[in-house]
Amino acid sequence: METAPRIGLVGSEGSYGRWLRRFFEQRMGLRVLGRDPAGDTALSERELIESVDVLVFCAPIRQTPSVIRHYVEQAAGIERGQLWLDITSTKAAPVAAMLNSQAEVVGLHPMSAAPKSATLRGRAMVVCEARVDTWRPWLERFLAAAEADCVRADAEQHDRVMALVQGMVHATHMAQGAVLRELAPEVGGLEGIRPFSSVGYELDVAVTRRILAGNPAIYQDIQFENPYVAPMLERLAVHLDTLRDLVRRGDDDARDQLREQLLDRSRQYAGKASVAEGSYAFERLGYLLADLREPRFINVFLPLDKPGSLRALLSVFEQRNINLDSIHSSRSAEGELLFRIGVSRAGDASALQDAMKAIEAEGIGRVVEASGLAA
Ligand SMILES: NC(=O)C1=CN([C@@H]2O[C@H](COP(=O)(O)OP(=O)(O)OC[C@H]3O[C@@H](n4cnc5c(N)ncnc54)[C@H](O)[C@@H]3O)[C@@H](O)[C@H]2O)C=CC1
Ligand SMILES: O=C(O)C(=O)Cc1ccc(O)cc1
Repeated sequence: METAPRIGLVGSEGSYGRWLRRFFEQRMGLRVLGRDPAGDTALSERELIESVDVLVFCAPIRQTPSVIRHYVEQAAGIERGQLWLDITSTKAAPVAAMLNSQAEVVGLHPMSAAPKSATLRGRAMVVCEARVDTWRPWLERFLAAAEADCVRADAEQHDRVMALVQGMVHATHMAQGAVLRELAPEVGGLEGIRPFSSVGYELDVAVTRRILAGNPAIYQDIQFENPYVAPMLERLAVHLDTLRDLVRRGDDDARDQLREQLLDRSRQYAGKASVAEGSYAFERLGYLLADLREPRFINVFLPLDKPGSLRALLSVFEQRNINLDSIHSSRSAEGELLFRIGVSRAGDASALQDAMKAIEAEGIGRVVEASGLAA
């Protein structure tokens, strides 16, 4: 086991490759080398393997098993004593390919896109320990530094779970995107529908758009490369077909069947407590969305290392007799921590302008955005 191992990234120019380089260099103080056909080709595959102690595969899902097989061939035994990792969204095929090497092997799957933050704090990460021996102490240090909520699983269990957690969620939302594309134009288009939004619609549209905004190869490969996705889609289609047939029939028996097959049985399966918990989670998201929709707000970046800065911020409003509707801590699109202060619509606009000036002038924070505050 190396105390300061050199890290090799296969796929170093990709979105996770670039994040991992920063993480290993800046958070763990390690030397990082890489290879990527898209612009990081100084080292051959063999030279990269020879130069590192830990090799991390962060290449596209579909290519990764064959990329790993190629590295196993190129390594031809010199990988003995190394640790090989991957972060692919499927686990069985990449882990099996890595196990054909002589290296110690751990499959990882962070359950989030490469974050804007320096660590994976607050996000889940699946850890498939396939062959770990002398690297265990370093692995533990690495996982602690990553700050993710780690969940251990074997590769097959991971893929079965992901058919539900990712495959099903992506499939239903990609289908929603297609249905909206086909049917929304008849009723005013997406913008025409917007004022009619329910909380559920708003949340689903956000998920759909997140998928559409992402790397299409990932969503494609998650459907095609996980063998448990096709049987899941089969079940999904059965239930949607059933629902359509029942609605077409339209009689009382069909209504009873919908209730029994798609509501009562699933409610019983989930259990009273988790249904109540999920329903409350939805309600809270509804309140949050309502607050975020309020047009009058000030977004303030507060320096994190100053105790009492939130109190100072609030006193600016108190001194000017301004009522606050809501306070949320959130992040800017760039990942910067900020407080979003929703202000009462009844308030005096000039008092608000004055408050904003005071926040900056008194060095309390920086107003990064303000809306609806014109006099
Ligand atoms: N982006 C995300 O949201 C998440 C991605 N992952 C996993 O991370 C891995 C990488 O994803 P991203 O960084 O988002 O993809 P990406 O497409 O941004 O990066 C992949 C990189 O691999 C390179 N590459 C292709 N063939 C290669 C080869 N033979 N040798 C070396 N490099 C090669 C590409 O040129 C590209 O730069 C995937 O396996 C994905 O499943 C996991 C969790 C989340
Ligand atoms: O967009 C997000 O935040 C995601 O959740 C994306 C994502 C894509 C692929 C993964 O394997 C894990 C997460």
